[in-house]
Amino acid sequence: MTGKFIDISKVDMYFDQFHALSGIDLSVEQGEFITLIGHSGCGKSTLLNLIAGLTLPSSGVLVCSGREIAGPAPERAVVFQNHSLLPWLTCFDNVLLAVERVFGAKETRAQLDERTWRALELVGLATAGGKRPNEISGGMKQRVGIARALSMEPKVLLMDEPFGALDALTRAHLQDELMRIVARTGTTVVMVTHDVDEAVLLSDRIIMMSNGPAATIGDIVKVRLERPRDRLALAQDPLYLDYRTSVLEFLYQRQGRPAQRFAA
Ligand SMILES: Nc1ncnc2c1ncn2[C@@H]1O[C@H](COP(=O)(O)OP(=O)(O)OP(=O)(O)O)[C@@H](O)[C@H]1O
Repeated sequence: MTGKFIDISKVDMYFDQFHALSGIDLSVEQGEFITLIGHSGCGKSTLLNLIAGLTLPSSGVLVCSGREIAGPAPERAVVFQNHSLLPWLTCFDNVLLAVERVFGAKETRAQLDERTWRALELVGLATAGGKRPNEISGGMKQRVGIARALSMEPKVLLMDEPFGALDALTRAHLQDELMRIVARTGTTVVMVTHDVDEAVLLSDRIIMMSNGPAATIGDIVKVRLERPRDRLALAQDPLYLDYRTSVLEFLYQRQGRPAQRFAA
C-alpha cells in the first residue's frame, strides 16, 4: 500500500474554547517512520492521541487502514513516556495481559505464552520475564512497554516521547533497538519527540508543527538517509547535518521561542 495508510484530513481540535489544532492534513504510508516535533504545548500529544483514538476530533476525519478511527484499538498500540506497567505483575504478566486481550479468545495458553516470550525476546528481555517493574531499570521498563505494544502485532506503533526520561546512553541503545525491530517487523511508527537528533536518526519524515494555539503542520522534512543507519557514521555525514540544521532552523528561527527544552 502506498500513500494513505493513515489519512488525517482537515482535523481541528478544540478543548472547550481552546483551539489546539487547526486544519491538520497528513498521510502516512505503511511501514513509514514519522516523528512529530514542535515547541512544548503545540499539540503533538493531542495529534498522537487522535491517531490512537483516545480522543476524537472536533471536526475532520482520521482513517487507519481504510477504517475511520472511532476509538482505541490494538491495531494502534501506544507507548507512553512513563511506561505505565502494573507494579504487582511480573514483566511477563504485564505483556501477557495485552496478548490475552488481543489473542485470548482464539489461541491456547501455550500459544499466548509463546507470543509473550517472543515479544520480550524482541526487546532483549527474555531473561527478565519473572521480575517485577520495581526490580528493573527505567530503560528496561520502557522496553517492557515496547514489548507489550509490539506483542499485540499492531499495524501502527504510537510513541509519546518514549525515551524522554532516560539517560543519553540508554536512549541511544533503545533507539538502535527500535530501528532494528521496525526493520524486522515493518511496523508503521508515529513518535512524538523533543530530540532533534532522535528525529533525524529515526525518521523517514519529520513533521514540524507550528506553535499553538491553532497549531498546524509548519513544514515536513523528508529524511533520505539510507537504512540501516549508524549513529557514529551519521555524525560525520553532511546530509545528516543538513537535516539537523533544517529542523533547528524551523524550531528556533521560524517558530522561535527562547529557553525551550530541545535536545540539540
Ligand atoms: N484535555 C485537555 N484539556 C484542555 N486543554 C488541553 C487538553 N489536552 C491538551 N490541551 C492543551 O492543548 C495544547 C496542546 O497540548 P499537547 O499536550 O498536545 O502539546 P504537546 O506539543 O504534546 O506538549 P509537550 O511537548 O509539552 O508535551 C496545550 O495548550 C494544552 O494545554
